[in-house]
Amino acid sequence: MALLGPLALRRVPRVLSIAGTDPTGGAGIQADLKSIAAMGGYGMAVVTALVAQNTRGVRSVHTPPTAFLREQLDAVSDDVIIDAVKIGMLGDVATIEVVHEWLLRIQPQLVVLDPVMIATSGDRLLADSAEASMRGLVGTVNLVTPNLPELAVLVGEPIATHWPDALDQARRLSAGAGTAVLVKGGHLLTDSSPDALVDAAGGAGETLREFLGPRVATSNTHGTGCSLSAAVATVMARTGDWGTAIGEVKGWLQGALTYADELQVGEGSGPINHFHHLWTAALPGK
Ligand SMILES: Nc1ncnc2c1ncn2[C@@H]1O[C@H](COP(=O)(O)OP(=O)(O)OP(=O)(O)O)[C@@H](O)[C@H]1O
Ligand SMILES: Cc1ncc(CO)c(N)n1
Repeated sequence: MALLGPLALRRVPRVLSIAGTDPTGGAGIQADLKSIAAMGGYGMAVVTALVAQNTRGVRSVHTPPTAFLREQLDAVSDDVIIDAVKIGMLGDVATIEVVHEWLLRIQPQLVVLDPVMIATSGDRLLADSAEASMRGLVGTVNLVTPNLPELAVLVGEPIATHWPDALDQARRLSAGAGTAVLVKGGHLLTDSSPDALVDAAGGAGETLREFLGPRVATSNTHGTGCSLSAAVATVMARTGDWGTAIGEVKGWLQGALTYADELQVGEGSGPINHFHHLWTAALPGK
């Protein structure tokens, strides 16, 4: 899908999350809606899977019938002009196919795909059998945001343990799929948590832009990938520039991780603090 022209909206962007749920509010659709709102967007949501999970792990997944998923998607697109779409958990081949068909039919202006495969807790959220379909979907979106294990699956190689190897894999994915890649370094065992935007598909030759940030010492990182992709979709709709969008979101995410421990939600890997920039009175040290 060709990169959109500058859209730089002057009004509140209408952003649709297509994703699974997290009843504890830290990941999935609940995190997406918070992130979209935190970035100044109007959030909408289509549910691909109902997930019984908490900060400790996933208990079970209920997938609605594909016809009902299609009805949800059409209910939104028949009525609302969608400025950006964020796609998260898809679960299985049938779900990917319905979303893929809807994207080709509706042609949204801007689509960001978080290729969710495994939760922070280690539980699988995408069937093995759906990995090939996920690779196919990558070619139809504007930006894909894999973590290191997801990037490895998408290029069919072992997981990169060094950042330069991850950048090479991201280049190969971008060139092969014709899609910009935001590779996330959250899983590196380093003092920093770098991300990089790699676009080997644009007309102007390959571009690489790194977004560096110190690693925050917290175990409350549940839903960081969901939050990042939803926030980037929102700010991109507003600014029309990936670099500006990712830079702004990376700064916000750094704060959301820094103030995550204040929330005290659950006993496992808890949520980040999406509204840290607004809740100044309630946060010690702010
Ligand atoms: N401890 C940390 N300190 C600072 N930034 C972090 C930390 N952990 C993750 N990040 C950042 O959070 C974002 C998400 O990265 P990550 O690689 O964890 O994604 P993910 O595995 O898809 O997330 P999740 O599955 O938890 O939703 C990236 O911008 C990454 O750099
Ligand atoms: C629904 C959902 N999507 C994504 C993730 C990954 O963080 C999760 N735990 N749950």
